[in-house]
Amino acid sequence: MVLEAIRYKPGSLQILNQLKLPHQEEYDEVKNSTDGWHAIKEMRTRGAPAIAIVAALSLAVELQTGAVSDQAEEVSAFIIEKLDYLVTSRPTAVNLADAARKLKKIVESAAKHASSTGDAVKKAYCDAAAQMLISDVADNQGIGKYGAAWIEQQAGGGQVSVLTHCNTGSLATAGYGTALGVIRSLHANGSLKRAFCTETRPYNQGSRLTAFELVHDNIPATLVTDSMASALLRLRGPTERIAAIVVGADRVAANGDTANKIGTYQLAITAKHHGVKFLVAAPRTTIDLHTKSGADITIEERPGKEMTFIKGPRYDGVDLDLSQVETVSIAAKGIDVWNPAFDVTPAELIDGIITELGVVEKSAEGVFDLSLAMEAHNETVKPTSVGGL
Ligand SMILES: CSC[C@H]1O[C@H](OP(=O)(O)O)[C@H](O)[C@@H]1O
Repeated sequence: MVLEAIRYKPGSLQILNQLKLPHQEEYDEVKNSTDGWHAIKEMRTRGAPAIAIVAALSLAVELQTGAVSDQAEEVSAFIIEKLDYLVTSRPTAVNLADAARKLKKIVESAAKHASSTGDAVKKAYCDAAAQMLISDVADNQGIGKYGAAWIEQQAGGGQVSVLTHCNTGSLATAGYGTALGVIRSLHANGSLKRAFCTETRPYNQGSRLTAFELVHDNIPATLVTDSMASALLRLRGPTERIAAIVVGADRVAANGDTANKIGTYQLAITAKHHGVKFLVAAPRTTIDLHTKSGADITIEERPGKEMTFIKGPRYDGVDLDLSQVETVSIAAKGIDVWNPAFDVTPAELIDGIITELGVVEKSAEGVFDLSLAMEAHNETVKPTSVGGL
């Protein structure tokens, strides 16, 4: 059965509550943009593409089920106001702001037609929001195809082991995943020896979500601690070398600097030190040409309690008692806490940015030119083969 983080049909939106995974699969109803904002803020739904989609669909459901004016301009103003509110839920991933910008343009255009009605504007919005679910899966399958081909080409044949950080799979997107999509494609091609996933403290996207997806898909995988990941690049013998580290992204700046889950930067440094390829997998909706470099990316800081407490079912030494979920402290009371949710990996440490149209590599001068990939938004550039746009 396919993992569904987001269940949508006109008038109804449900999200898989990711704070309950991997032990409980519970869907929460999202009835409006306020529910959507809170689900994103509390990280019951998360992942750069997924938060944009849930935000957009939460407003679609509000429009489909609530009483909104039948005047085109009033509906347009209502939608714009709600999109501006939804964008405040989490600042780092560009997908949410990018989607809001595009949806606003669609709505303003629909409202401009003299004959337009409130219903026409609502329909234009809801159709565009629903399309995001479909487009994202297609993007991820392209990322998987090109990312796997690039790694296979670099490895010169045979099976490869790769390492990934955080969760970038069906639980972070509309389906298939970005970096985890590359792993799924390697596995489907018969090229994957083993996937290594890091725990990804403090939210544990790796141990709770990526491990859940890899077990669900019967993909050979090993969970490692965040600190162990770097040692893996050294410890394993030449036959078991990690061929590449593949991670997702929350925002890729115009020069290729990439904001991603905290802990990504140290992996990139270690990969460079050990001559292991370091790849960022991101749809073009995560590339932000308006942000010049990583220095301009806002890094979200999360509550300290998300670091100093852990939550889970009681373990009696033999099995889990799912009826007894406990929250326990794992830090000294009174200690100050700093909990940035992301860090920035400079472009110089990144060997390739895998998009749905191909892998963007740096020029001979060591510079990423992402504009070509972005121009393809207008489909002016046909999808490329592996090796660069
Ligand atoms: C394809 S998900 C990209 C990105 O989003 C995650 O952040 P979070 O779990 O805080 O929403 C993580 O940084 C992933 O790499």
